[in-house]
Amino acid sequence: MRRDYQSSPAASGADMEWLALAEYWRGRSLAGCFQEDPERARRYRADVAGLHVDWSRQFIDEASRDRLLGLADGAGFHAWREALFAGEPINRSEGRPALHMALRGGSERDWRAAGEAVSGLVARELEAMAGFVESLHHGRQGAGGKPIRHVVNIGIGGSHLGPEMLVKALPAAEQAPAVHFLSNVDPDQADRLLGGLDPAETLFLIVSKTFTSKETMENAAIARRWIAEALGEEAVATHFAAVSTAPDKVAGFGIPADSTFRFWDWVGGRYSLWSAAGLAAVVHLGMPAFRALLEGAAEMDRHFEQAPDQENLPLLLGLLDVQSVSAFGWPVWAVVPYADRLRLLPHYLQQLVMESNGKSVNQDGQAVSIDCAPVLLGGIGTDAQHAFFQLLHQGPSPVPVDFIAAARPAGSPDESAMARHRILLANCLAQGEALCHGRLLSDVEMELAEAGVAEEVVRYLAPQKAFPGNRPSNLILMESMGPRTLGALIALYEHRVFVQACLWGINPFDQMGVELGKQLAKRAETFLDGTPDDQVLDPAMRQQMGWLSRQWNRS
Ligand SMILES: O=P(O)(O)OC[C@H]1O[C@H](O)[C@H](O)[C@@H](O)[C@@H]1O
Repeated sequence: MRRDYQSSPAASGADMEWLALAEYWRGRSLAGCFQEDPERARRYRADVAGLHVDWSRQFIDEASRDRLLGLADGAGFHAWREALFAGEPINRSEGRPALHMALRGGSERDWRAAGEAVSGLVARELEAMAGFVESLHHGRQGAGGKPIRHVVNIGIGGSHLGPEMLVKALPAAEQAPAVHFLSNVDPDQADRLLGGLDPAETLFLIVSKTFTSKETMENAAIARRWIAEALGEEAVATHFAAVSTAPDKVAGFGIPADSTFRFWDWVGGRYSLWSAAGLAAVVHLGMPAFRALLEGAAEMDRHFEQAPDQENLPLLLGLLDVQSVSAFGWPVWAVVPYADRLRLLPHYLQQLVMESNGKSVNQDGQAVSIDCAPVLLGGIGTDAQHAFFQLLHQGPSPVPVDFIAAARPAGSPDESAMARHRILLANCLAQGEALCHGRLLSDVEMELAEAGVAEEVVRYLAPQKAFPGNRPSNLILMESMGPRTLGALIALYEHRVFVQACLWGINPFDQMGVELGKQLAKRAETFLDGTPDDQVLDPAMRQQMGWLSRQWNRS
């Protein structure tokens, strides 16, 4: 029987099922799976929206796949997915839909967020963004008549990570101004950035869903002062634009309505790069490339919504993610793009994955009874091979890995670039093979003996040189490092995260866990600004603040 999306699977005995799956795989190896089923490499792969994805090196076979799909059914996955695409308020704790698919879904579909038609709103905002970007690419002038050559995105979290990742990943459109990012309240970041810019040529884009984030508001105030001091107060209206769901707050800052871009509360911050929150990236990429990014994501959305369960990529990968955490007890997940341009992808995914699913109570407020919440580790290959891969190969516990690579390098590579790209790909493919098959102790012993190594040395050296293998990974190959495939890749991760949340019964669309630190920081700030009140502070904080005041009093 299919479950309603509003009830949680925690009470359904799902935890026993995960234990049973662990039991099913006990003592079996990935290498053995390939021997048993020579068709495996063909069976567990799919081509969707320019991505070629291979999950044959995961603990899956026909029987276990059906059990995993049964678990999805039992968790109410189908009802959840239907409610997601129907714009129902599935973010229950905040009473909101999570309809980021409408941002890339085109106006031919009647997208509705909690019943309200939104396709027209999205199309209008895209038009406004196009006009703004066009003007910047055609010499839009600052207050003093100089063309704007630098755009600074001031924002943090979802209002920063996605746009910056896209700017690093994709080439700049002709005539695009240089795009910079200011996120941290650390004064070093603003000082270093502004020190290299000319106010007359700089436009600030204040991006904040709430228009209240402390770091963003502090940096916006600094930028405003910097512009006003150099060009006069009246220049603020020309040198600032904003993106927010709170246009009244933007107006209060002095930014005119025609430089204010909107998104809506049914778009979560970490799902917002498809909206005007991605405007800095659109300035860099240009509108045609941004539309291709949206189209790639929309293709993945259609696949996720319509493909049969047995072929549904986000569903199957999401189930395997949950299996790794909940059945096998492997909470860490590594994402390693073999592409310098995707250097920031793991950072972006850390927010997507851990802010969404870093929870331990379900939608009903009950403790989740099985291990959940993946911890995402990442870095680019081959650099990461020389950093944390030691642990992936010989650490005590497997860390499932997503390897990502593009078939060819960006741009129009010459033979020399293709040759180096082949080295990159060879490394990427070899790592998955090494993790899967490992290196037997007996083979190492034989090799050492044949090399004339003394027996007592072989005894202690061989175990250190052996590799356990049997460690799962996915391989995601992109046809090219272009906007369409990147859009599909990001949407694939979004939907995987959604599938994980369905199976764990948690709400992936709120982030209550970031609040307490913010509240306490506000209180700590008042004490750091004045005299610490001994009565109120906890002993560790009192000690730490005491040390800081002694440092400050010294100079
Ligand atoms: O866009 P803003 O409202 O400024 O929010 C920026 C970020 O702040 C918060 O700390 C949330 O944890 C993030 O999900 C959000 O993306």
